[in-house]
Amino acid sequence: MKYIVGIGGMTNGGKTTLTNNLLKVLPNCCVIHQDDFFKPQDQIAVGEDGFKQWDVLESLDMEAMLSTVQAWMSSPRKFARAHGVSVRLDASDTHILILEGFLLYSYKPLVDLYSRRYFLTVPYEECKWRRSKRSYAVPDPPGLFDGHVWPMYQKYKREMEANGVEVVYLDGMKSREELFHQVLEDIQNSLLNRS
Ligand SMILES: Nc1ncnc2c1ncn2[C@@H]1O[C@H](COP(=O)(O)OP(=O)(O)O)[C@@H](O)[C@H]1O
Ligand SMILES: O=C(O)c1ccc[n+]([C@@H]2O[C@H](COP(=O)([O-])O)[C@@H](O)[C@H]2O)c1
Ligand SMILES: [Mg+2]
Repeated sequence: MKYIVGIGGMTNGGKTTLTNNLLKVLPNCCVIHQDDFFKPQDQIAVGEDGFKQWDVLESLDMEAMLSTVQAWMSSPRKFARAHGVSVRLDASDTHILILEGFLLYSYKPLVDLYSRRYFLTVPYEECKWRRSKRSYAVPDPPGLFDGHVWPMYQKYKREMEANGVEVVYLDGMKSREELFHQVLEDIQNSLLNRS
């Protein structure tokens, strides 16, 4: 069985942290990080607001991300080996792929491929505070959060909801451990229901 899990939601909701924790325990589990598909800086448009438009779908090479997902789908075993993931021979033939990123459910060709879509959120103040502590490959210029990051988050979330995309909301204010156990249990139950 092939099982694709989305760990999506807002920037600094805790997606990468949760994903790394799940990867340690889920058998035959590969990961694809959406952040690895940002286009080079010189291809990022500058908006009328003067900000580089990093937080829009067009700043990501989603075709390349989709091809990578398709490579996993056509042979999870081969994909795992190529990415240094050990395949347990004793495990039932279940292969899991985690897609992790902030715009997972806004790209049409991917949206129906998920078995389960999680969506992490924290309140605005917490998000802004966590973001101010982060250092990205391209540092945020002053005003980027309120001028670009937050409005784009709201826009894509509104669209996702208007399109009726079904997600499981996760409260990113819970502890790392609580989130890990909640999602692990939910994935295990969902896998049992499918087998
Ligand atoms: N459950 C949590 N509670 C408090 N802080 C968290 C939690 N999960 C992650 N963090 C912290 O928040 C920041 C963003 O986490 P990260 O996993 O990189 O988020 P994302 O990938 O969604 O941007 C990091 O400093 C991380 O240590
Ligand atoms: O990774 C990069 O090259 C990169 C370059 C510029 C900006 N980012 C930011 O990365 C954010 C998404 O990653 P994350 O972990 O915060 O969800 C997004 O809000 C972008 O503004 C990321
Ligand atoms: Mg991240």
